Amino acid sequence: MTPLRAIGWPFAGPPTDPAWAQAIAAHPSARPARVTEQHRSGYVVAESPDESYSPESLPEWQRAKCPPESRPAVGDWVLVEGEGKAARIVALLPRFSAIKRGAAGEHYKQQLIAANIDTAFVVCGLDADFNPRRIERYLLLLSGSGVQPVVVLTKADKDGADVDAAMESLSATLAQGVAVVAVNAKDRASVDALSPWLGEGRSVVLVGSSGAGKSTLTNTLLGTEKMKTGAVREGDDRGRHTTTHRALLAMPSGTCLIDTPGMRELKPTGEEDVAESFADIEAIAAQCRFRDCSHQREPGCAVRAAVERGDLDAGRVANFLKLRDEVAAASDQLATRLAQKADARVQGKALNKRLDEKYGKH
Ligand SMILES: Nc1nc2c(ncn2[C@@H]2O[C@H](COP(=O)(O)OP(=O)(O)OP(=O)(O)O)[C@@H](O)[C@H]2O)c(=O)[nH]1
Ligand SMILES: [Zn+2]
Repeated sequence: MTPLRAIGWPFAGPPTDPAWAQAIAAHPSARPARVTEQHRSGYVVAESPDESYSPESLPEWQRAKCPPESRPAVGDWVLVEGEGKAARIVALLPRFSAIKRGAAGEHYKQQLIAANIDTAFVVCGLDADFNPRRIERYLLLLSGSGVQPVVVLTKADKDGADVDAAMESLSATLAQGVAVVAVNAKDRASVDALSPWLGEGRSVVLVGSSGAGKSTLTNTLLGTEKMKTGAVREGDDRGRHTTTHRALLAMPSGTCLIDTPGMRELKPTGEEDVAESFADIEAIAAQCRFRDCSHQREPGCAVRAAVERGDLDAGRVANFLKLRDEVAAASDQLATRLAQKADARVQGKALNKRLDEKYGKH
């Protein structure tokens, strides 16, 4: 396996994707590298699992006006020219998947957390950490990203871990075709159950709350102690936050594991398709008396009736309503932000026109 392949290069031979082949042909003296870190001042890239460096980046990526999706993120492939201090990124290769999240603040923004990921292991412990609602939230955030989600339930070996009950509470998720695998993250043989998603040249991320077992699983998958695991605080089973950097880790299976702390905060971007993520509920909602039924108090609500019959899980429905509102709010913010931007552009143009009229074209 080539060093590039070990960090997730998606092709066994020459690039079969025409857009990639074209970009590479346009820069004959450049070589591919993968972004491992993104900083305010620039990027760190790698061409092998063991070495990384900071090439000069394209000046347009530093501009505030540059939309976040147009600049590289962790996991992106770029083309680099020159060696040592003269190394510079000359192009960003097209991405085939992108995990985004909404970042609230004074200005609404979207953040690109990771690019070119094949599989996201949504890690959740079968202990006090177990929360189907949080899993649904992760799945919604991953919907439309191009990344395949796989739910990994850790701590299956622990006393009190009830795999059957967990599977039952995730039945709607399973029915959507999402794989759910229960493992002991400390045990090599048990973690082998994840091998269908660990082929050569593939890239995976682990997401999940603190203490879920991400570092433990990472160490077992790598066969080494690359990640420090959090010491569990007395009483609450939650590990400390020990993941401090972003990195590409090459696994013996030939899969590249991308460590991104960015998935801790789970804010929707406003672009998620709630109807698709909760297709089971949407299908029943088609039978509500009112087309715009909010499934709260309306008469003839098929969703509430299904909950009463036991056909729909009340917790899942409540989570659907909550996430639907969150996505709608984020989507409004996104629309406002885009309108403001368009407005600023129009005003800028109008001002230039007035100045041109007053002082003549220069
Ligand atoms: N018995 C058992 N313990 C586990 C398993 N997975 C994780 N643990 C324990 O749970 C604790 C937390 O695991 P970590 O791997 O540190 O969790 P994390 O998700 O990396 O946490 P952060 O680094 O805070 O995000 C550690 O004490 C692990 O040993 C498992 O499958 N079985
Ligand atoms: Zn309804």
